[in-house]
Amino acid sequence: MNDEAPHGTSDFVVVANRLPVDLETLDDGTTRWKRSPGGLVTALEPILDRHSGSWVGWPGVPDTKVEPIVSGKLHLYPVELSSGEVTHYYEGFSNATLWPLYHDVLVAPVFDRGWWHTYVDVNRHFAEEAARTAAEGATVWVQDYQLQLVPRLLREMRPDLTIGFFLHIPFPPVELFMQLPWRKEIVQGLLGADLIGFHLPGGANNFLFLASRLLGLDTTTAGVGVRSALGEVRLEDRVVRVGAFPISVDARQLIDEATAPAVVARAAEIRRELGNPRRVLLGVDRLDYTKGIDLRLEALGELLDEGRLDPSDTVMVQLATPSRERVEHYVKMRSAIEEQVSHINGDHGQIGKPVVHYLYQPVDRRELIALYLAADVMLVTPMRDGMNLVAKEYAACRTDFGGALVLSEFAGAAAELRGAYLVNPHDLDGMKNTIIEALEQDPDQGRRRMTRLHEQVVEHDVHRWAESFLGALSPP
Ligand SMILES: O=P(O)(O)OC[C@H]1O[C@H](O[C@H]2O[C@H](CO)[C@@H](O)[C@H](O)[C@H]2O)[C@H](O)[C@@H](O)[C@@H]1O
Ligand SMILES: Nc1ccn([C@@H]2O[C@H](COP(=O)(O)OP(=O)(O)O)[C@@H](O)[C@H]2O)c(=O)n1
Repeated sequence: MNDEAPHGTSDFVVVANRLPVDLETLDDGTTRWKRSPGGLVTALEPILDRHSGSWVGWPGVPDTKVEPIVSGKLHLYPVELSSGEVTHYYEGFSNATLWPLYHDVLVAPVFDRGWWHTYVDVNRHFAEEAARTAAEGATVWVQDYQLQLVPRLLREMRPDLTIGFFLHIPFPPVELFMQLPWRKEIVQGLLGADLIGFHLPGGANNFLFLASRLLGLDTTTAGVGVRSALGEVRLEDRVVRVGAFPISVDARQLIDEATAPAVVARAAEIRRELGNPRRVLLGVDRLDYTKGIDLRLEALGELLDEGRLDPSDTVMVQLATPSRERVEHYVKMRSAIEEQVSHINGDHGQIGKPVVHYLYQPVDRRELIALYLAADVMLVTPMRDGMNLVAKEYAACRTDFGGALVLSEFAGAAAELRGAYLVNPHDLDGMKNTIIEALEQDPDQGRRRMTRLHEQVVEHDVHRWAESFLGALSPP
């Protein structure tokens, strides 16, 4: 990963806030690369493994110049961000303004003019790097809310390019979006693309309505379908298409990993290490206030308090990947969740037998897959989530058709994963009853549900997602 890659020759360029790898500085001052967190990287990595191409992104640490990297067929072009830019563009405007605004205002978005100016500047840096990297007539695929101005900036710099944009998080209804002081600039930024993709038709329709209402543009009014019936925004000199393309996982790869004898053996060993409980519940999330970790712990605590779950034979494992650790609401959420875990273990644990095993650390991928295999019930209970790949990974890995998925209606994945036990995570009693229903499901009915989930994810995998988006971007 150290040969210098040439610039301006890539026919296919992905532009995302993060590179697929993060540079980590160890205690002794040396550095190493580790996998970047989050579902965007999980989804795009297998795509770029298949299509040779370039990836423009931030290496995850401030004030560090990193030379371009060649990794197999993939060329990585690092964008350097100063610590001030990380504070204002990434932690500020991206994750304390846009993230809460686009996730139903679960916490109040902060509208800070300084952050906005840095967001504009950083989007320009990314657009410049993409313009330097792309070959004449190349396809450039811009990713996510951190880079919504890039399509327009890039079109101004390089009108020869075909530009796609995909939003990985929900696109809010017009009533919420209109709070944003820079709402016109964001919509105009996105309209620099030839095709704008959302996970679900709802987001695409929200965007079309907004383009008409806010900018008075001529748009289609018929609803957008899933991978079909694209909407249009008709500009003076061109048409921007708008569609819904639900993202997914590399199901074949997950099946290979989940059926490897070492992983299957590790799943059995995990259950032994947990004390051979009758039931294992699992939660896997970035530690984010959107994910509803607090709500599921509250449900678990009440079920134990009421004697509906027996702490001597029930264990919950909660993996929480550290995320955005300097953003205020993430700091508060971490303390609140850790207090809940202590509370449950204080009330119901025994020496050497906590009820909740909580890990606030990244976990190796094979260990994660073994945990999916070891879990009787997977709890995915976000208050709002663009898609949620954890739910799809669980379904892909369960080639034994065992286990059960409890899934929030407010995760994008709920639109497709109809074999799940769907819950409204705000309805605590409903969620408690559903967790019990999933734990006590009839084995045949459970297998039928999991078969349906597994087949859905195998048929609609991440390659189908990329092919449907890129096929619509550049029709034959
Ligand atoms: O880069 P971070 O700030 O550490 O955050 C990690 C990623 O989180 C978000 O992921 C979203 O994309 C997933 C794949 O489409 C989707 O399943 C999930 O619902 C989303 O939350 C974010 O959108 C990414 O940009 C971040 O890299
Ligand atoms: N300890 C963990 C936890 C999650 N993950 C991965 O992180 C990704 C989370 O994606 P997601 O779509 O559910 O949610 P976001 O974190 O992208 O919002 C999944 O691909 C998980 O497998 C991981 O690699 N290690």
